Amino acid sequence: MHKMLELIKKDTWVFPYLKSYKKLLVLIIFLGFMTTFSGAALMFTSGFLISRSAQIPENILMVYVPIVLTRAFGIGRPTFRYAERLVSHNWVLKIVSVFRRRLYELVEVGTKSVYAKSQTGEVLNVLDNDLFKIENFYLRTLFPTVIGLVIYVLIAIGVGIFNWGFALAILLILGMTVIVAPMVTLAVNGARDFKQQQLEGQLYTDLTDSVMGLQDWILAGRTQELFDRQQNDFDAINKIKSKQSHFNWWRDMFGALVIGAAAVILMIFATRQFGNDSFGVNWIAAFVLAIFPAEDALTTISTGVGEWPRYQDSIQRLNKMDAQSKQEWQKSDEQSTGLITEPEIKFNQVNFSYNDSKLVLENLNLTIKNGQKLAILGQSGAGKTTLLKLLLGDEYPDSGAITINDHNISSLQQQRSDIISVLDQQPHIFASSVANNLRLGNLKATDEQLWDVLKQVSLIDLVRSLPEGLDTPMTEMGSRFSGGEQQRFALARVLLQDTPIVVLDEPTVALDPITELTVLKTIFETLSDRTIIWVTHHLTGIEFVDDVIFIENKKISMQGTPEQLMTTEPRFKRLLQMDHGNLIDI
Ligand SMILES: Nc1ncnc2c1ncn2[C@@H]1O[C@H](COP(=O)(O)OP(=O)(O)OP(=O)(O)O)[C@@H](O)[C@H]1O
Repeated sequence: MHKMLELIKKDTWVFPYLKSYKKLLVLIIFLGFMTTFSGAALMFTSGFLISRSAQIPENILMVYVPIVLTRAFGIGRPTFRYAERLVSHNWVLKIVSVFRRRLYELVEVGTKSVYAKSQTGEVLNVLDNDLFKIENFYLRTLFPTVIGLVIYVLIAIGVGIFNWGFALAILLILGMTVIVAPMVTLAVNGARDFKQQQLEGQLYTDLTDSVMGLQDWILAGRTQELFDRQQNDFDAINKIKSKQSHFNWWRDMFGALVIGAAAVILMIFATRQFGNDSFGVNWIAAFVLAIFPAEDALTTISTGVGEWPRYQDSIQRLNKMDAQSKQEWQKSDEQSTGLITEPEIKFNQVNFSYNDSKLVLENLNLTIKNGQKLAILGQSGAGKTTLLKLLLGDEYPDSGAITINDHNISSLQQQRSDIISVLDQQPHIFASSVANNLRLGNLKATDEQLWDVLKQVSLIDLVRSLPEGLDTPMTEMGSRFSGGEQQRFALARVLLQDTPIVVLDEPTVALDPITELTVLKTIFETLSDRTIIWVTHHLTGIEFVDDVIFIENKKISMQGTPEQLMTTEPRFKRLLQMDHGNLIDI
């Protein structure tokens, strides 16, 4: 109990959202109550009607009114139930859409810390399974419990209007199913349920790991061991499930007996209260029958509360991941000194290897000044892309530091998209309008700004000629546009993003030589005031940069302006001559 209260107090994922869409919440409780009320009223009027019909009616109105009411409540019950389901799902879907966005941002911003501290399967579990469970927490535990409690109190008040002694008796007997049974369920089944959730979570994580490392299992000839492991987990889960369903059967049986006992109490109460005259006896059946529809609302409290442990695990995991991501945010907040507009990038004694295998970069020192245009050359596998990954903070050095204006890259992850944009080999075009594709660079960009960047990248005439201009749909991968045009769209997006550093990862590799040169020209002209770091295999367009570095044998083997290298490095001169107008890899 203490743990539960502690979790509720610290939770930032589930309970704070109960303050959102309050009117809808009240409506859910009201509709839930009306569903049970209509069911009880249906039985009440039917009970009265059956009894009354057994007597000789003085006039038709004596049975006509109960008939109309029976029909009204009969229609009311499914209608209210349907409306309650509709409204509660609507509320939950609204909240879950907020969750999904929040979770996306959490994983996106805290990528490094979240992935470093959690396994892939654990992250997938949160993204998929946990959100689904929280949906269920609202729908299966929270709402039914509140509605059940409201009904419990109203039944006692209803009887209390006539006789407080019986109201107390009803309160006590129904309390067995409303309060005692949920507590016992929590105590007996709670630990089992929690264990089951943990096992399922672990299974999810293990399965993901196994699938990702399937090749290794097969190569090591240990597939049977892999199957056995999963099978053991399944067996353990099934064992717990079977014990739980056994317990639930007994608990539901107990719930039914409690309702039976409540019916007996109500019968005694109604007989005492109304059994003295020939008309009054009609109320006996009415009161007794009315309790049965309440059974559903009252017994679901046990089911709902008993499921709490399975949600507890998910809520804990979400909050834990939130905390990890927040640490990352705080780290970046503490160390950041506002927006970086004039960046100076430094690689200081950087050593890097993938998974502790051989070094890809060794003692790398490099300074890139604000506004500098730097080309990075090197043979395939030399480590050019690795250098970019380190700069972006997608990989961390084994030792040494990478800083922008003395701030470590790892502390700038939250602001990364404000500082660095990337133009890579395959421009990402989505199946949406031209405007939406461009606005991925800046969601707030006005149409005027869009036309402005389109002009800069020489696409203005093309977009004007499209049937719906900016609203023209683009197909996935932009198939209606040429490779050069797609890169220009991507460049327009980068211009809208307006970052001081732009990383070019062979953006023109797929283009023909003439288009390549014109696209490169546009890139360097439009981004003339930015720091550009360009990874390339070709020397086409090398004249646009201020400096060139060659990466070879884990180090920078040549460095200088293109003109300097032409005179001091015969190899560079030879490569340039070979590449002159041709596509020859270095
Ligand atoms: N995720 C990874 N895990 C393990 N090793 C990797 C990983 N990515 C790259 N490598 C290795 O690191 C070295 C440098 O790779 P990198 O991609 O940086 O080279 P590159 O110069 O960009 O090559 P290319 O020009 O072919 O793209 C290579 O030996 C490569 O096999």
